Amino acid sequence: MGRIIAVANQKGGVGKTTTSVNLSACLAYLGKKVLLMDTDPQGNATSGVGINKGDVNNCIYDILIDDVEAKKVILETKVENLHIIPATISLAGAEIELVSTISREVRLKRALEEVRDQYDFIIIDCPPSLGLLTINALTASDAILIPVQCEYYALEGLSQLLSTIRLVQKHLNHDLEIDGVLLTMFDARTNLGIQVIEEVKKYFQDKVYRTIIPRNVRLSEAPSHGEPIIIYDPKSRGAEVYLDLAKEVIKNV
Ligand SMILES: Nc1ncnc2c1ncn2[C@@H]1O[C@H](COP(=O)(O)OP(=O)(O)OP(=O)(O)O)[C@@H](O)[C@H]1O
Repeated sequence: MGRIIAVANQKGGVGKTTTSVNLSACLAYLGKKVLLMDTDPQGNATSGVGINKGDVNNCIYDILIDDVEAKKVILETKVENLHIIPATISLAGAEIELVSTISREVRLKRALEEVRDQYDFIIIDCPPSLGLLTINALTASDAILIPVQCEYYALEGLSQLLSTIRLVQKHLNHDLEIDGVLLTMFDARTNLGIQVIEEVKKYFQDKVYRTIIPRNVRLSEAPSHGEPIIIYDPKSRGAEVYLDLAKEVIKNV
């Protein structure tokens, strides 16, 4: 049965989508069968693997709100072994519509049950909020990967995220664990980055991945070409580090 990992942090721009896309593609490159699920209405993970959002008929919205079966929404990508459940802007209304829906927190979990056996990993790219979309992702997942950007105020908001995780563990998903905290956009030229690493390690101890994602221009260019880094520039530092992360994630299973 596939391991489901939610990539979540309610803070915007910390590297959730970059990590979801590139970790998924690197796991697939290493021979794992992977389903990437985009639950962010911005749909950047969807376009990041080369899907034109304008061509998408059904998206995650239809699974959550209209009970469409997950297998009818899954698309292939240009990466071998990597499938995606896409998101489009229609998802923006889902948070509000979910409020009055029966079993609103467990809809994603139930939808994934029927496809889970077909994958080794299901990676969920969460939106930058702690609303019902993220709660659905955490309820459906075995583990959470928390990207933390190496910048001033890095730890700000994490206590809110941790208390949401505790609430989900208590009421909706007892087995949810932290797969790891991922330090992103590290810049070796500044002391600040090193201070943030120390602070995060002090707080999360052995839960911090050994792999640290540096700032890398190729990583920021790849989405505009609709390609994960392992295809866009397989020799880049960005591809190297996301492959290292994929190996750590496999080892954690
Ligand atoms: N390691 C990196 N090196 C350089 N640029 C990066 C790196 N990681 C992410 N970026 C860039 O930083 C921006 C924010 O990253 P990303 O979209 O992955 O964050 P996010 O947490 O998913 O954002 P949101 O909260 O809006 O969904 C993007 O423009 C992305 O290309």
